[in-house]
Amino acid sequence: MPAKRSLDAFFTPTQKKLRLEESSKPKSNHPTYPYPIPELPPTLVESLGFVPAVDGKPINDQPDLDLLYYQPYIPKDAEKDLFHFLRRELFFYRVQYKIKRGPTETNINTPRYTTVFGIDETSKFLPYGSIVDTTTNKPVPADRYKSKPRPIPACLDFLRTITENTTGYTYNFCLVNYYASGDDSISYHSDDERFLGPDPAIASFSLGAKRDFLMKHKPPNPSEKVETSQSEPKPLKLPLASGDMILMHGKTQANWLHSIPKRKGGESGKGRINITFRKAMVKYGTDNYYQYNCGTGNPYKWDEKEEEMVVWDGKDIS
Ligand SMILES: O=C(O)CCC(=O)C(=O)O
Ligand SMILES: [Fe+2]
Repeated sequence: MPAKRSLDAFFTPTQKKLRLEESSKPKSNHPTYPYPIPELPPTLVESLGFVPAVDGKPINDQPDLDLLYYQPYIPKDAEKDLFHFLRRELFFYRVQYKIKRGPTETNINTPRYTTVFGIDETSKFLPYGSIVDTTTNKPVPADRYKSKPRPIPACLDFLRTITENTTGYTYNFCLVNYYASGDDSISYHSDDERFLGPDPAIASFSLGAKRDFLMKHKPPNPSEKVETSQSEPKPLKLPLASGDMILMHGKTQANWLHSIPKRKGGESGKGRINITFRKAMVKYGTDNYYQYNCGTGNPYKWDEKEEEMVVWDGKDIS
């Protein structure tokens, strides 16, 4: 002990000691990550052993609609901690891209933070993070993918495993959205890309601020429009709360659109995380997901002091 250190200082943990404790926490790492992502704390793992908190309620009383709504899925004692853990530890992107319709090019600013992990069924990660072809088990050529795929970190992989057990489906992708406020949104779309295969199952988690999830039937194809006795499909509004999970499966994606509209009032001043698990069947799915959810910009990280996402400058990571 240095001669001048006071007794007080002796009992106060030093900066060095804190750093050491921090660095000894188990973390997931990969060359594609801007920084390592801690594993879930044991208390959270324990609470997540009790999922689903309640049974899913089927919503299938409308044409082509097949939902299971868990209200909630994440136990009440875990939902807040999981939200704060993921917001603090994950990195996100604010993706910009151009779309071309005929001669006009439009710049799109994705109105939320996004990130993605996973790889399609034609490849798989080995435990140390290298990628092999699923059928040959041989390393994939370096140029197989446009962006380097990222393995699902342990904290999200744990959630994936419990979700697979509950829903009976398997998933190879994890997409994460962060809506910083009521100004962030996702417009009407369906997750019906061909690379997901027919009738894809999508498990979608909500954490943090309550936001409305709107659903409406796709407009009928004029050539298919026939008079039937079936009643007109009615739009739906599900008030997704922290810890809720909604499984969309069957004919849902082929026939229904969903969105999280911008909102004012309510919990619009607070952030919300959405996590979806999906299964991409072919290489194009991997290219597409990284292009639109990571892009080419800098990562953002949650700043506990500023209470906002800030561009991560590669420093000051404990
Ligand atoms: O935030 C949500 O609940 C929905 C997100 C969504 O639809 C998507 O990422 O495809
Ligand atoms: Fe979606």
